Amino acid sequence: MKRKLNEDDVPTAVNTSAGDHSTTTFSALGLDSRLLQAVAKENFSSPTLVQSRAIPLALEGKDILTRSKTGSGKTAAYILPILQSMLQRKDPE
Ligand SMILES: Nc1ncnc2c1ncn2[C@@H]1O[C@H](COP(=O)(O)OP(=O)(O)OP(=O)(O)O)[C@@H](O)[C@H]1O
Repeated sequence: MKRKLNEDDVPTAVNTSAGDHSTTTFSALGLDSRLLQAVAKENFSSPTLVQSRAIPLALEGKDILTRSKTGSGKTAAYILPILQSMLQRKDPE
């Protein structure tokens, strides 16, 4: 289960279960095209579960506390939204 703090600093849960194997694509997560290119260059064909759940929330600016197995892709789950934020500050639309 993932938890985040709302505006009142109260954690709210985003439910996921071990049996949840819903798939999506990196482009559906709302990532910048430059990050999509980088992901493709790494041969990441699709996001892992933690990435598909965490990245959209992080791109909305939410704070996330998540837990998933080692090697499940948590690093990219938090780095990609950070990089997107940096790109948007550097190159605002
Ligand atoms: N969507 C993806 N598709 C394929 N490989 C991926 C994907 N996301 C991450 N990887 C690769 O999976 C490996 C493990 O990812 P990572 O180290 O981010 O996991 P982690 O959950 O942060 O692990 P730890 O808990 O040990 O910190 C890395 O080699 C990474 O490049």
